[in-house]
Amino acid sequence: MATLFNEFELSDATKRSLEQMGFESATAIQADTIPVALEGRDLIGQAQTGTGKTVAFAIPLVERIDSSNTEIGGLVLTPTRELCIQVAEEISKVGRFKSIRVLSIYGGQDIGRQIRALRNRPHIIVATPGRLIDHLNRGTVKLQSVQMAVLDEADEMLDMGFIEDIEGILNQCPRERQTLLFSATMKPGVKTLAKKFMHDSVHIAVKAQEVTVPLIEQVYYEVHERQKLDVLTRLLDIQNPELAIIFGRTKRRVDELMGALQTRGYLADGLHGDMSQGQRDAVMRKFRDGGIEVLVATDVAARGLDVSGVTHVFNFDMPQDVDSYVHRIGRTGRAGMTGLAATFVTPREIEHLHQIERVTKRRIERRPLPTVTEARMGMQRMAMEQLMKVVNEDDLGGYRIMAEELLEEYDSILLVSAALRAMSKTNREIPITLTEEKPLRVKKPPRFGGGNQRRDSRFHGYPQARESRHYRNRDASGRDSRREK
Ligand SMILES: Nc1ncnc2c1ncn2[C@@H]1O[C@H](COP(=O)(O)OP(=O)(O)OP(=O)(O)O)[C@@H](O)[C@H]1O
Ligand SMILES: [Mg+2]
Repeated sequence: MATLFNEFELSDATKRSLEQMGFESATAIQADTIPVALEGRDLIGQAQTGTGKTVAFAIPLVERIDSSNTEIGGLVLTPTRELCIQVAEEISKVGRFKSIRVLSIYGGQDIGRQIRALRNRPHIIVATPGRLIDHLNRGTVKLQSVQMAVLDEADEMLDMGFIEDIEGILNQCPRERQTLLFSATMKPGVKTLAKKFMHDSVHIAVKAQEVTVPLIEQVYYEVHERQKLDVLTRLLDIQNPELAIIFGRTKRRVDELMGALQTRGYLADGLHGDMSQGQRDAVMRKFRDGGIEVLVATDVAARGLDVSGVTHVFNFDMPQDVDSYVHRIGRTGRAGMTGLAATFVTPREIEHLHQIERVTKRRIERRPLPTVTEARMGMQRMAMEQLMKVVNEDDLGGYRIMAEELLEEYDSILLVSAALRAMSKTNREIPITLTEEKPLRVKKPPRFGGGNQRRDSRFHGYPQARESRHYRNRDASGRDSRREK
């Protein structure tokens, strides 16, 4: 039985916000965690991608923060800038009728502007760790009044690349604060680590048959590296996604693939950690508004992003590990919608695919490679749909005379065929060669306990913190590093 939000002990203001957001009944993770969090308990909340974990922590935050306090009462940490912005917006919506001020603080944005915004005394800040540490070092953010701290994508945040930053940040919050951790994936090591930051916490995991969302159809294509681009564009033409995200392994790959797709006539753009924040913001805005249909991205877009209308996820390159697979494909099939996730697997990577199947306990079906003929037919169908839309919606009065003239001279079938041909894209078969990516290595680097990725604490002063982050952002392999992406 679904739990209605009205059944929770929430303020009228929050109930009103939820109503305005169009939410009536709570999702399972919301129903299970909100009452516990409202009691003030620490908790780890785990549920599949796209099941409303943000609102599960936004409600307790908004309800429990003392909004008469002029200091920061709520802190949320996220691994990426785009997620930081998105989460801040969602919390703002939930806190709207309580007049809760929420501020996002992330790298790449003018720090002076953030400092000015901080003077408005936000009740809650949502931050990426790197930029928050800059503010802590400058004394422009103080965490001594934080009542509640949330780690979104907790397993990622407590993974090696972030752990010291997180520890440093949480140590500046009062010990008696409430701490909430959320993610779709949670390794046992993370839970042990998390105990350090939490008091008597409860682990609430929504029982599910699978780690991945059943509404996502999962398929794979066995391809050679050099076939990938043609297979992708054929699939795009056949499946005609409303919005698609295509994951590439490196920044170079993303740039090249984006260029190739644009050359072949797709509305595509890219997202990765070497782009300026202005570019990143513009791309995300266009993607959310439907100004682009295909977003090509590194794993920077793998976690948390919620863009409605994403019908397809393509793993152009295999994800680095199983968790990355789960999060990447979880960009579709959200909030009860269906989606398709297609993974390209080179012959040498097939074992990785089986590993994903074993861990997720879900079979990924092999699909035959699409042919040129199927792609052409797909494109023709698209052209026909476009034509039918014009037939049904547009006022064609001004075209009639010319149409009649043409029909006197030519056969009608010939004319319609020519119209379809003119509307079909001709640039799909432009030959393009992408730089080859090496297949995924079988050996995985250890994710915990290794010494060589540790580094000096960044609580020494601003210039050093800044320099070291710059270095870490540029992973030699061209992958977006685990640092604030
Ligand atoms: N109770 C609800 N009823 C209907 N829609 C909801 C409800 N709660 C959240 N949603 C919507 O569901 C979508 C997914 O939510 P959200 O981004 O919080 O998922 P998530 O569990 O955090 O996923 P991920 O693991 O990918 O971060 C959002 O668009 C959100 O607005
Ligand atoms: Mg989320």
